[in-house]
This record gives sequence, C-alpha cells and structure tokens, in this order.
Amino acid sequence: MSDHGFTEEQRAGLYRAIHERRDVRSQFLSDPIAPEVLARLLQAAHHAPSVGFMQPWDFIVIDRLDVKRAVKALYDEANAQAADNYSGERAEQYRRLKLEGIVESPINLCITCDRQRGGPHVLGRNTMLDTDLFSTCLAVQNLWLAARAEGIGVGWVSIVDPARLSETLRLPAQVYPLAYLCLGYVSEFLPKPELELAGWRSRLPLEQLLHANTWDGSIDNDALRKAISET
Ligand SMILES: Cc1cc2c(cc1C)N(C[C@H](O)[C@H](O)[C@H](O)COP(=O)(O)O)c1[nH]c(=O)[nH]c(=O)c1N2
Repeated sequence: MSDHGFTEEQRAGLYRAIHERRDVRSQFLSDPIAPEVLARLLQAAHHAPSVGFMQPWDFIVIDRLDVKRAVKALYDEANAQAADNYSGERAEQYRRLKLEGIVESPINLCITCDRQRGGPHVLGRNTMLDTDLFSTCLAVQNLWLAARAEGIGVGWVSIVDPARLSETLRLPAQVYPLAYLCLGYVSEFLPKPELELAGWRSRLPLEQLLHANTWDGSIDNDALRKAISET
C-alpha cells in the first residue's frame, strides 16, 4: 500500500464535502461572501483538470440586480415552457418546485467555456470535441465542493435559453455559458437532494449501475458488491 493518501481526518473532510454538497435554491441568506472566500472558490475551480490543459473557462461574477433580474426573466420563460412537458399531477408537482435562487442569492456566477482557447488543435480534443465542455463541468464541480466546505450553497440554473443568456451577458460568439450558478450562505443544507425530498426522483442504487461483463475475474465482484452495500 503506498503512503500517498490523506490522513483519516482529511479524507473524512473530502468525503463529507462530496456527500453533503447540495444544489441550493430555497435556503439562501443575503450575507455577503468576502472577497478572500470567493477567491478560494475561484482558485478551486481554476485547478480543475482540463483537456490538453486548455483551461477553457472564464468566470463572470454578477451581483448587479438588473442583470440578475434579466436572467430571472429568461428562467421564468424557459421554466413555463418546461412545465408544458408534463401533464396532470406531475405538471402540478413540477410547478411547485423551486428551481432557482437567482435574485435572492448574493452572487451569481457564470462559468463559461471558450471553445477556441488554445487554438485549433488542443491535445486530447481531436476526436471528442466536447471535452472542453466536460473540462468546464469539472471546474464547476471543484467550486461546488469547495463552496460546501466553506458553508456556501451553490445552485445550478440551466433552465434558460443559452443564446439569450449569452446575449444578456454579452459573451463573444465562441464562448458558451456553460453554468449559471447562484452562490450564498444558507440557512441549512438539506440532508438529501431537494428533488428527492419533494418526491420527484430518488437516488438509484449504485449496485444497479455497476456492470461486470468486461472483468476478467481479478476484481472480486461479490466482495465489491458487499463493500458497496456496507458503505
Ligand atoms: C448540469 C446541471 C444542471 C442543473 C442541475 C444540476 C446539473 C449537474 N440542477 C441541480 C440538480 O437538480 C441536482 O444536482 C440534483 O437534483 C441532485 O441534488 P444535489 O445536487 O445532490 O443536491 C438544477 N437544479 C435546479 O433547481 N435547476 C436547474 O436548472 C438545475 N440544472
């Protein structure tokens, strides 16, 4: 066994951030986020892996109420359309869900992906062109976990038309508004995803997602399944 692991306490902290991270919409407080705290979150995002070390992200920090309101209007329009995808009780349930905290969160942050950064040939991106988008998602996740450790909630709002969001934020044509995030301290972190607590959808059992048809037997399938059920 190599000795490169973290101490038990450090590991526990990392897993705690992973398991207790939540998508926050309803619990934002108006307390400001200090610049040094926001700086730590942005550094965490900026240290994400990226294809060919492309670092395709930019960070648009938004606290202007007029911009927040403009994005909220985009959300309202897209969300009304989304509700039409459901019918009956499910539609009623959808309309009751709160799926954004744009105006009440003190900071909005758009993490964008510049699809041309690094020139036409980025190492590792020759066959999978969307790896720049994947990389930017990893920056989002780094920030989301770091925020949880800082006691700050993050909510991802994707129910907006991306072209109109780009227009609102005046993004250049090659820049995609990958994640529109709401950030702020919270009254509580819910113990489970809000969608699960609302009865919308539950977590799938990990065992059901594990496929062993490409194993040659060096991994003990039964032992792994048993370990998963005990974790
Ligand atoms: C790419 C992407 C896009 C969105 C989300 C997530 C991701 C990864 N989620 C949050 C999502 O609903 C949430 O992650 C799951 O319900 C699981 O809950 P926890 O994140 O574990 O609390 C999300 N939530 C929401 O209320 N409005 C939204 O528009 C979106 N959009």
